[in-house]
Amino acid sequence: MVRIIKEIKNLYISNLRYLPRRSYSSHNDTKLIDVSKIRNFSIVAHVDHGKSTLADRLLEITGVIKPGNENKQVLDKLQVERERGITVKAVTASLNYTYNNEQYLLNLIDTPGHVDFSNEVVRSVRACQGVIFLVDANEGIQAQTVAVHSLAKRNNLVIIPTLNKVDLPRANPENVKAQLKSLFHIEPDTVLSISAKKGWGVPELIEAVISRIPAPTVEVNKPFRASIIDTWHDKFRGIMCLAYIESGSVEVGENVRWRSDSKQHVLKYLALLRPHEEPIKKAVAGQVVMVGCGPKGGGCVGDELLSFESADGIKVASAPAVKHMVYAGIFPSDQSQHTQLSDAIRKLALNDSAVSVTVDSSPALGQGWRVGFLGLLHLDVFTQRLLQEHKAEAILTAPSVPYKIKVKGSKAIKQFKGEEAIITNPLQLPDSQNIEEYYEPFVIGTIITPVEYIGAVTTLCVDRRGTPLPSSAVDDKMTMMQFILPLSEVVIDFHDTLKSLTSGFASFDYQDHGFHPSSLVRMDVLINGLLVEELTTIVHTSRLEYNARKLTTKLKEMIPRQMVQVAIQAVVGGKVLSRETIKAYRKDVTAKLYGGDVTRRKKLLKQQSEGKKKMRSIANIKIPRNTFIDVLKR
Ligand SMILES: Nc1nc2c(ncn2[C@@H]2O[C@H](COP(=O)(O)OP(=O)(O)OP(=O)(O)O)[C@@H](O)[C@H]2O)c(=O)[nH]1
Repeated sequence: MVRIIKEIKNLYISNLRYLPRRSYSSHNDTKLIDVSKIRNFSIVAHVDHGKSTLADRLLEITGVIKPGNENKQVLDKLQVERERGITVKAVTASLNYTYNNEQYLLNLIDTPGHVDFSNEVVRSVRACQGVIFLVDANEGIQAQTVAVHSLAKRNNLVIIPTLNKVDLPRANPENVKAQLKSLFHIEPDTVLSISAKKGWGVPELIEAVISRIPAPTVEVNKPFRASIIDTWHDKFRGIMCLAYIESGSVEVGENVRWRSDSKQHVLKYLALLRPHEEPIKKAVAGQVVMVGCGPKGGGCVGDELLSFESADGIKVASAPAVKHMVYAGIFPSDQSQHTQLSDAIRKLALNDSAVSVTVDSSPALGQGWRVGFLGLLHLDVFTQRLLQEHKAEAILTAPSVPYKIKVKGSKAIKQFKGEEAIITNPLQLPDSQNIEEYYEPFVIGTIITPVEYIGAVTTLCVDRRGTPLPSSAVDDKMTMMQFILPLSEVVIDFHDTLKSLTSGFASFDYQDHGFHPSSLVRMDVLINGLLVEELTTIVHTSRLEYNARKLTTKLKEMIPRQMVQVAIQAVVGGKVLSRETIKAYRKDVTAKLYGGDVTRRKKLLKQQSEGKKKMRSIANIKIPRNTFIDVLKR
């Protein structure tokens, strides 16, 4: 009896979780939602040009938050975003605004500015009809300004050019308007001027959003269809999705199905994000809403949610393809943490659809994963989020870019089905005699720099195997330079070097330029004659001698002296390119104790033996595990 009562209680408690947390909003009454009064828009800009600050002002004006200092960057919710002061995730806020006595529903999508999160921007604009194109009136056009402008153009979005930070004494709106005219042919009289910090010009900007951006063109009377633009994991409610309703309408409790599988689900959660959740009963085409079908309901970015009865035949609007720029191995710090880390990666990958995850293993680090990222900041943020949001500590191996090969007689090599293969792990590279052609990923790098640094920037890019493209003047002080560069030369430290060469004045952004034929080889590292798999790299032939010397010298510094002599060799195709030797040495951790306390002596020996467990052993040579991670960094 007691057990039955307990079970009923548990059932009641678990059902409580699924009840909406707040009362339904007035938007339940769909007569209030007139598609012609919906505006879906995004704010796009270069890093730090003020997107999140402007979003705060919009939230204040529409009454979502009260004015005040504590409301800084309300849409930057993640701990990593607040700590680093950057936006990582695109966030949505549905705002009510009354204009000319008519009520409008403004769906604002705050997007990240950094190139590593451009995938978020690409996804967000799919639900938008227009963008606020924000440019800092003090800094002027920067490299990413060029990238987001071309993204908006490519997606046929209405662009509202807006100068921000006009309150700054050094702001020069007239000059930046001239830059906009010269690079993008934007007429100066269409450009708005605001101060997101002070709130100046923001009401006029909202009016421009209403008057210049069209309402979504959707079919209200067709069957329900919504495309998923973001997903995240909720502990109690399962996968939650951000959906843009492209046709029809949907109600809580209705039967729905995913385009990708035909199983029937019940729509359990439907809410407006303001940005807090506001449960609604019904949503119609044109709206951007949160949907969820419960813990087993599924959902992923790029899929579509359909009315269960709807006839098939509508093509899935596929999610834009993600091209991973760097790959790294992720391993648990201890194999007993494998399940916990696996769970954390799965949940985080759901919220960060830009990563790709495949299973990997290493003799030194055990079972793990090979993860593809959009860049190094993306990789850094991903591991920080693993720790902060999922309490999962991970070891990360040195990042590398993906290469492509064309194999000779593809049947001879089992793992490659076709003639061409993408190599994300240098160890997968087959023997050179089986390879007909190597390809390396290239990018078009855009650099906006003051004219006095043109020489330094050119030297840097040519040194990194770059080919210059024609440059164009932004104004009489700034120029836009473009280079075709190998991604491997850009991905690690290019941005930092550029910043230090130009006293921080140049900005850099890159776009994929596909794979180019290249002269590459596999370089191995041998320790006392044995291969160390983790240290295998793919190197351009022009960099061979330099990389070999650098790698062996660094390893000599990082590997502690041992009881036996250690020979470190960098080898290509059996030929030794560089060699270093570490002389034999016996480390007596108790040497300084001169007899003394026996427990202290035991403690030191115990610490030493624990340290040894964290070592990878190759031919009796103990190598600290972080060596595999740090040595390949520049
Ligand atoms: N003086 C002044 N400062 C501003 C204004 N708008 C933003 N800022 C400041 O500029 C800095 C960057 O603003 P954010 O809103 O974080 O910029 P963001 O574009 O969202 O940055 P990311 O998310 O990293 O791309 C912050 O220190 C803001 O306080 C403005 O109108 N005037």
